[in-house]
Amino acid sequence: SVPNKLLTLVLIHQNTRLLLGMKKRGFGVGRWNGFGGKVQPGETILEGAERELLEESCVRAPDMKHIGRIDFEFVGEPQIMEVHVFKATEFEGEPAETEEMRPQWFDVDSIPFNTMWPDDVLWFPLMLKGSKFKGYFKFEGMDKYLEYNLEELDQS
Ligand SMILES: CCc1c(NC)nc(N)nc1N1CCCCC1
Repeated sequence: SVPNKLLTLVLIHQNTRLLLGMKKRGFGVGRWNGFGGKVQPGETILEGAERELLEESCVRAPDMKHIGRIDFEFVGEPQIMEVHVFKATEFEGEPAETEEMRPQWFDVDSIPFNTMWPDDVLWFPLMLKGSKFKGYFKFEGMDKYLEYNLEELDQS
């Protein structure tokens, strides 16, 4: 009976490199992740993704495409976190550190999964190969999921 919490996550994937940010404070602090956050009232999910990317990394990515949705349940919390994942290949500006994030490029073969959210190792391969996907994870605390499902969606 509680509406989902809308969130965004933007990955910039250029050839063999992926832009991630080290979260410096708040939810997910100390983990590498894409750029994103809450969708604000009055903005679309895409506008929220664009805004968060700019705020957190100082770059714009006009070609970002919606590639997936992952719903996260946390045991004991009624509100599902509905994360809309976007991917871009081109960007404008120079990635720069902000109060929220310290950006860094990673080779796609050396993604630091051991300092990321534990779900990432499961769906990043789908993101990297250009699939569209839908997922669900039930987390107990910040470090463990009890169950999940992930499905690749038909592009046709
Ligand atoms: C929902 C938490 C989460 C998560 N697993 C639990 N995994 C990744 N990669 N990102 C997450 N978000 C991305 C949106 C902003 C909040 C953190």
